[in-house]
Amino acid sequence: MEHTELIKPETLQDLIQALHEIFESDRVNVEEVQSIMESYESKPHEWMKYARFDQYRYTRNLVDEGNGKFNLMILCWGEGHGSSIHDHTDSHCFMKLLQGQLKETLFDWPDRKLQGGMQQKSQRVLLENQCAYINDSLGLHRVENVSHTETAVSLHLYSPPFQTCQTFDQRTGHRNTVKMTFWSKFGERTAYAGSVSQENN
Ligand SMILES: N[C@@H](CS(=O)O)C(=O)O
Ligand SMILES: [Fe+2]
Repeated sequence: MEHTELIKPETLQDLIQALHEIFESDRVNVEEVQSIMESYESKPHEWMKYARFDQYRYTRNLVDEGNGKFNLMILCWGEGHGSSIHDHTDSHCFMKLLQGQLKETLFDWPDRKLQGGMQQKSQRVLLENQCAYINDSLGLHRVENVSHTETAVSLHLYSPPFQTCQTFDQRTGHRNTVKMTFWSKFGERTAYAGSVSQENN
């Protein structure tokens, strides 16, 4: 297998450049992406322009479109903000903590026939600079900033990019397809899109 040299990216720009090089290849080496994302040491001044918070729920802020191969985005989690239980539309999902902590709860896919509740499989707390990975074959997750006093900021890479996902009701296992939107793109607030009823958060 072709192997890109792993050099610690000193800046967010270096990381983005390295990710572009890695994703030129058609095969994604999950460990390589995870370790390069983890090796970048978060420096708030480098990502501050993308970190825009909303009072009510977590925001998704597009940083880079990865030549069509991936979307890189910064998610901003206010105190107590969390996602619903959701899938990742058959994409790879990398999630790196830039600031604060996030709790990730994993779930199995609910059985469509057994209309029961969903049991959590495992739970972990992600700390600053750690990078987690999930895809649909590993299961579903819910992500929460459980802190009442600290915000959290995370950097997510999705490959290939996707615009919808499925959310799940923990009590019934029922699912809904929802559209995912960006609060800002490349540091600029996105134009108001009308309906905000169908979100993941
Ligand atoms: N996958 C979610 C964020 S998270 O809860 O992993 C999203 O892209 O909005
Ligand atoms: Fe997710």
